[in-house]
Amino acid sequence: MSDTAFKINGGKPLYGEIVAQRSKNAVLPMIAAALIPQSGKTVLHGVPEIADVLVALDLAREVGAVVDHDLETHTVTIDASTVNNGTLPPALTERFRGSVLFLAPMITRMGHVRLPGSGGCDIGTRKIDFHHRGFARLGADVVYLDDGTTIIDNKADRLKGAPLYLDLPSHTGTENLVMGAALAEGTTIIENASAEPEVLDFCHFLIKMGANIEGIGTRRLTIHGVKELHAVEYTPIPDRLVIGLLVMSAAIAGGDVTIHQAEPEHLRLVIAKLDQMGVEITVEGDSIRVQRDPSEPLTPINILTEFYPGFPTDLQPCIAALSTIAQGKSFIRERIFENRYDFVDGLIAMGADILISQNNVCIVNGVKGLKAAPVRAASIRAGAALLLAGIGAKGETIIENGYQIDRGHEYIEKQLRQLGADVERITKETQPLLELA
Ligand SMILES: CC(=O)N[C@H]1[C@@H](OP(=O)(O)OP(=O)(O)OC[C@H]2O[C@@H](n3ccc(=O)[nH]c3=O)[C@H](O)[C@@H]2O)O[C@H](CO)[C@@H](O)[C@@H]1O
Ligand SMILES: C=C(OP(=O)(O)O)C(=O)O
Repeated sequence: MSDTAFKINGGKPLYGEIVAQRSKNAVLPMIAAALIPQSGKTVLHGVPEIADVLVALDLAREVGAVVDHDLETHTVTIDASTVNNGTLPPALTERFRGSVLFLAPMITRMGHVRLPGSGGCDIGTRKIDFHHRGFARLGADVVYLDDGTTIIDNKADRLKGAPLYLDLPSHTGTENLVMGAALAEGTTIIENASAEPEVLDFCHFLIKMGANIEGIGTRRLTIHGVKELHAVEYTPIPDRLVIGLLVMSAAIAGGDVTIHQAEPEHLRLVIAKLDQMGVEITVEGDSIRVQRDPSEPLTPINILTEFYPGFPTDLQPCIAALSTIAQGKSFIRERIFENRYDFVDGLIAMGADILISQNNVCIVNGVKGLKAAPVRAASIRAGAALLLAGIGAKGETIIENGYQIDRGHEYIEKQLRQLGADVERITKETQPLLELA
């Protein structure tokens, strides 16, 4: 058996210009929603070649859609006229969190759906009770089995609009319920909806498909149900999380890097925090330029993760990694997920001085520099944080379980090499499971 790993020879400043990939978390709900139209072809441009997208496209094929993926042009075409199966296979759903987004399209197309456990980063309990409650309020029968399977049935022709409230502004919860409400009979109001940029982009995509949604970008969405949604052509927003990683790569290694087509507005707070740390960032139109003299010390930082427009939880591991070389004590407080310090052991192996306090604050005492070490990516952003550390550390770092990095980053080694980093994808041989037993 083999596993993807990344080999980094760090400690080299980065220079150059780059256009980053488009957003995983915006394109996943679009792939799901493309299963709704009964005729026509949905065309998505700028689709990143990442593992979660490839699995989502396989799941779309599995329910009967005809999917064409042109890797050269990054274009995906989905013809959903042939969708015929509402039972989602665990071999695919358990590989990514975005599988929950197939609930709404399958209810509207098939009248029922069976979703075994969904996968994704193991960073907390990650229940989907908001989704369940929402669909029940919209008139469907929802059954949740002990093994994690969700079964939803809608006996009526359409779901029925209703007032909904989310205990937390769930990202995929909002997307799922907006999709359900878009085709429901009557009006739905979602209170405490997510305002993450990817959710806004997805709402704009649905509007292009014919949905009637008011309040986009606020915490209160009003959706007037329509009879049908049609296939459209769309390009999702740039991936602010990959852009955040590239920005911080230039910050940790030093150098002068410009990222184009970056929608800097989506990273406003991240840029402000990096500015506080002493990283020079210039925004010009849609471009972000990062400059840093690596001999100048970084200032320590306080981070509290919050729903948008707060500091994104998905960039918390990266800024924690950057803070390991700041001069002094940084405090990182993760407030969205209970188990999102899954990169800390790796950073400690690389020489970082980090303590997780009893009240779950990550306290980082800055060190002079990180050292290379063999580490393992436990999740997408844990992998990103370790990549960042490897880029900043002198010597050869190997990151195992590179699949996690590939779930969200499109050939990240090529992107970083374009900026002069020494990063390579390697294949690590692992023992066959039988021998391990
Ligand atoms: C595919 C995708 O878009 N993934 C993103 C999405 O995940 P995801 O949509 O899964 O995250 P949510 O926004 O739903 O989760 C936010 C919080 O709400 C809780 N919760 C959520 C739903 C629910 O039914 N019950 C419940 O208790 C979660 O445990 C978590 O504590 O938003 C997260 C938060 O911005 C990001 O880290 C993920 O990258
Ligand atoms: C948590 C993430 O992804 P997922 O929700 O797909 O697990 C992420 O992208 O950082």
